[in-house]
Amino acid sequence: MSGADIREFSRPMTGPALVPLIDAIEAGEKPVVAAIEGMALGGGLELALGCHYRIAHSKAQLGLPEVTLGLIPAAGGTQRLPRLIGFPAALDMIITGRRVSAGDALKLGIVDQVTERNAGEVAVAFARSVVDCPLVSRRLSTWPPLCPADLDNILQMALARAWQRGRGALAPVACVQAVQAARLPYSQGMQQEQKLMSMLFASPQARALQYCFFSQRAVGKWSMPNGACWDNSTARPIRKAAVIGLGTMGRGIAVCLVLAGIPVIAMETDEKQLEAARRVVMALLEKEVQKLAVGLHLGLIHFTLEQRYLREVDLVIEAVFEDLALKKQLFAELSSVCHPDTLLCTNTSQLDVDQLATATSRPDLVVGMHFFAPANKIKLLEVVFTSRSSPEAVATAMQLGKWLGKVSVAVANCPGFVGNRMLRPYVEQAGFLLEEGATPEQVDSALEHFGLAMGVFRMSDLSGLDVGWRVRKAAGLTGPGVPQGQLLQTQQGYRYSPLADLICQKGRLGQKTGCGWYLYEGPGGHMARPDPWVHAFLEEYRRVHGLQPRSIGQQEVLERCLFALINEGFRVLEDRIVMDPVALDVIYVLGYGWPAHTGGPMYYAGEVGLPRVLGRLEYYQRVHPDIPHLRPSALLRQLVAKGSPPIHKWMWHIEEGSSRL
Ligand SMILES: CCCCCCCC(=O)CC(=O)SCCNC(=O)CCNC(=O)[C@H](O)C(C)(C)COP(=O)(O)OP(=O)(O)OC[C@H]1O[C@@H](n2cnc3c(N)ncnc32)[C@H](O)[C@@H]1OP(=O)(O)O
Ligand SMILES: NC(=O)C1=CN([C@@H]2O[C@H](COP(=O)(O)OP(=O)(O)OC[C@H]3O[C@@H](n4cnc5c(N)ncnc54)[C@H](O)[C@@H]3O)[C@@H](O)[C@H]2O)C=CC1
Repeated sequence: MSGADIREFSRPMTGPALVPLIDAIEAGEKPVVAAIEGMALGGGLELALGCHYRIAHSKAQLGLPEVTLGLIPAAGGTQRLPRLIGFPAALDMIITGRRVSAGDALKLGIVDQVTERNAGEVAVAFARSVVDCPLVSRRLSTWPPLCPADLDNILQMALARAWQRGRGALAPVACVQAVQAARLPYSQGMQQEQKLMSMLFASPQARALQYCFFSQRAVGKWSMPNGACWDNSTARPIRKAAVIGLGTMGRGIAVCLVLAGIPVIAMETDEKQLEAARRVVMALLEKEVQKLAVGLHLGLIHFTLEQRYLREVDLVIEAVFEDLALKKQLFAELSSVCHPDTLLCTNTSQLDVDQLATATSRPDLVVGMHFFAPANKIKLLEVVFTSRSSPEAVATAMQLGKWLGKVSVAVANCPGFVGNRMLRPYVEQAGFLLEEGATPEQVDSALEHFGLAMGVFRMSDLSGLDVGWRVRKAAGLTGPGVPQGQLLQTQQGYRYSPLADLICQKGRLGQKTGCGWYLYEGPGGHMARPDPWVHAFLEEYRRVHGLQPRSIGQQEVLERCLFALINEGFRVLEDRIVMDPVALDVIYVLGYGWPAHTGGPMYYAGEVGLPRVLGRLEYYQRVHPDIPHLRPSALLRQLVAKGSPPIHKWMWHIEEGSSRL
């Protein structure tokens, strides 16, 4: 039982209320044994906690995921669980919403017995064995709370953790407050639980998080402009895969494949690189084995320099340097080495997948599988299809992503695909704000206050500033031979901020060099500190270019960065790079640390109000006519003209045939 039907939350609810039902079961004179198979989540676990005993199958999973939907467990979960397993363990489960295995549930004391057999049959036998035992001590609501001496401290720390993890989300904080009420007699605690739930139930955050839940499932029902879609395309089985290039990304991808039980051929260019990769990959795998407490066949991965092993694989994922010529050459080689049916996938973050496809003998079997760093942790996968990708190839990549535990989103090929394409105007605005008077920490703090996991400059330092520098050089925006613009700097006719290039020229590439937009403890450090050198550098830059610095407020930072990103999102929709705006929200929430409690950038635009987004873009465009990314997209204008329809109707307003494919 996985809890409430979430779709009901936006409709008037019918049927008996859960709390009196659970109370009645608990108060009954007949012993009730919960037999748990599969899932006991949310209301499902709360019902089980109202039973007198709990027997779980070894494969069962238990949890209270309400917080991920913007809610708290409100059928007694916040009152019974701390009484059963103590405050610290209950707080952990309720604030994170994480699921625990039956084995862990036994250790925690949530279940009385774990079985490999049919849980129902075992529960019946168990019930017979306890039929004469008194039930008084089995009713959790009557248990006195297990208050340790340092409970105040535990609650304080939990509250701090909830604020920090939540990044503005209300539900984690409400979870702590509800659990805190478990120190009170049960009936008073329940009143507090109900009060907090009523506050959250109709909140915009809960609606946004529930939208995220359904969006992450909706993207599985992918379609392509040619009519191919998830229910008319068949995925191929992947019995063996290869990863070529075992750098930052390739290592993480190899780990994902092995954890999913897929044998992997892992390839590098030379023995030294191969050895370095082997050490890291094996260490990561061993850590996972310990964490998951599962048996994993570490022999599933074969490290090699020899291409002949590629003959046996069903799918290759290429993750070599971001260099089109190198990748094209490799794809041409793969065409002759691999079996003619082998799928050839690239992890490129922005190169033209169509061009790579043309370098092969099987363009229909070429797709992008764009993982996000760290690939073994981030749950997002962009599956990039070209005009020639076969439905079977797309279906296989989508299915493989799901098998690896990712949420896969099918997107058409275009520069930067979806995520990185929308990121460009956002990063660009941040650079302009520095020119106009802001500091990196002011910009980042506004964005982090909004709820982004990391501000733009901290994020750039983490990924490495040379990544974007290389892209800008390849695009002819900077580098030797490119004429430097006048005031304000311009390139290719538009405003261009060279600040990031200048920082790179100083050898400041971010965390890896110990400094970038911030200062770190040393190369590879993580603690970002404001850097007086950067402040002086910015002041000097403004002085040289005659820029009068002005004070820039939080609102302007948010509007310019976020609305520019959203505006590009509308352009992505116009170009039909995806078939549904929910895809953009899923990509941003799962791949870019966008706060889930705002639904994602496009949902957020709807909540702010499309006329407001349009109005502010028009305003900033008047002030900065040389920044094309601030020019409102045609789709945004059209939607506002049509009265700002809800997000699920946006695509109706795009003309048929506007697809870029
Ligand atoms: C003052 C008012 C007081 C109200 C008190 C109410 C108190 C409560 O009772 C509170 C609650 O329980 S809130 C609900 C808590 N439960 C959850 O969050 C579980 C959500 N579901 C899952 O984790 C996975 O779907 C699950 C693990 C279950 C299955 O995963 P799979 O990967 O096998 O399958 P999915 O692709 O995720 O799902 C299959 C289809 O089922 C839909 N769905 C799943 N859970 C749902 C749920 N709880 N409600 C509605 N629809 C749900 C899912 O959308 C998908 O649908 P389709 O895409 O159409 O196939
Ligand atoms: N680093 C990131 O955050 C992300 C990178 N990507 C993409 O993933 C790809 C790889 O990026 P990183 O892992 O960051 O690069 P990296 O520089 O860390 O690793 C590349 C690896 O490929 C190896 N290599 C080069 N040529 C090879 C060949 N012919 N055969 C076998 N191995 C070869 C190199 O020895 C190196 O170990 C790039 O296309 C990049 O754009 C995609 C998403 C995120």
